[in-house]
Amino acid sequence: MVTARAPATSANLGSGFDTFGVALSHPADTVTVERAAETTIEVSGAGARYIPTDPDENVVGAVADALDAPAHIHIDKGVRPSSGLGSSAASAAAAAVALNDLYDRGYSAHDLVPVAAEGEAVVSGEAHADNVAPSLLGGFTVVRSDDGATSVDTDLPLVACLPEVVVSTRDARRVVPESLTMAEHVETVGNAATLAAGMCRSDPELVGRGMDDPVVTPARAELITGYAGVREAAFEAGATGVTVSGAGPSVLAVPKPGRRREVAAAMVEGFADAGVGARAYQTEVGRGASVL
Ligand SMILES: Nc1ncnc2c1ncn2[C@@H]1O[C@H](COP(=O)(O)OP(=O)(O)O)[C@@H](O)[C@H]1O
Ligand SMILES: N[C@@H](CCOP(=O)(O)O)C(=O)O
Repeated sequence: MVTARAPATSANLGSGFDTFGVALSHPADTVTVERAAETTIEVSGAGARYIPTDPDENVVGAVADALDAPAHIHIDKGVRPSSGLGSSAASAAAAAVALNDLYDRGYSAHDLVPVAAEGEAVVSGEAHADNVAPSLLGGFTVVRSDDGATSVDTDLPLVACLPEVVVSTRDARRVVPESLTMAEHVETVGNAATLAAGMCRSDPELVGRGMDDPVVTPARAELITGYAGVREAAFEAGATGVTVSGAGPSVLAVPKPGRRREVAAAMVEGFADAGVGARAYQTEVGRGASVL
């Protein structure tokens, strides 16, 4: 029997749509695997009743297939599904690490990125890796379709505020604009480069400034009740940048040093003002998946 833990993640970070991601130090999923003739799945924890146990519909089933590693798989969800915090990716990453160890496959964390991404194809229709890469590698990650993932360790406090509403990644991809103007392209590249430089320097001011995105985030913010008020409240409480986490509904903020608690409280209150319950994770950029 092998148990692995894989962290929640926040993809996009505004300017890095389908490219950037960070691992959060918490919450996380825990997956336990035991050799079996056929894959079977059991789920407990946050939102477990909404998660299919059929291996054809659960991300971990696709991971077991990709590694040719049938197992009885128990998933303990710490990351609520449809949260914008890489819930399905956390299960896929933890299963990939656990099954790699159980069957002595010898793959590196980098090798496991496309394997875990196969799981993502089950839920979103595409094998996108911007959540599984940070969940496996930790830190700040950049994925490109043609050459895998690059990761950078960084020291950065974060607040991820999860409202009691559901936005599925599949639905949120439908509102992404199909084109952008040259001015929007120039602004986005400038912001993304600023953010990446900020990550390399563990500089919350630069990272926050680089999170602005004129294209995808405004369209997705419409799907999140209370987003504008939450964003404003977070800035007033000391955030350097605020954006939609992944496809939403979570909202991610980078607090100035010493302001994390205040930013978290302001975001929860911002959602409350819009009549939406929410919880805020006071977290930071963390490590990737590991066997426990
Ligand atoms: N192991 C899993 N963990 C979480 N969600 C899963 C899992 N397997 C399949 N799903 C399905 O994936 C969807 C949630 O994935 P997604 O929208 O990507 O969430 P998130 O925004 O948190 O990444 C739900 O429909 C859920 O039923
Ligand atoms: N790049 C994807 C990321 C989805 O992240 P999730 O945590 O909401 O699954 C997108 O923006 O669609």
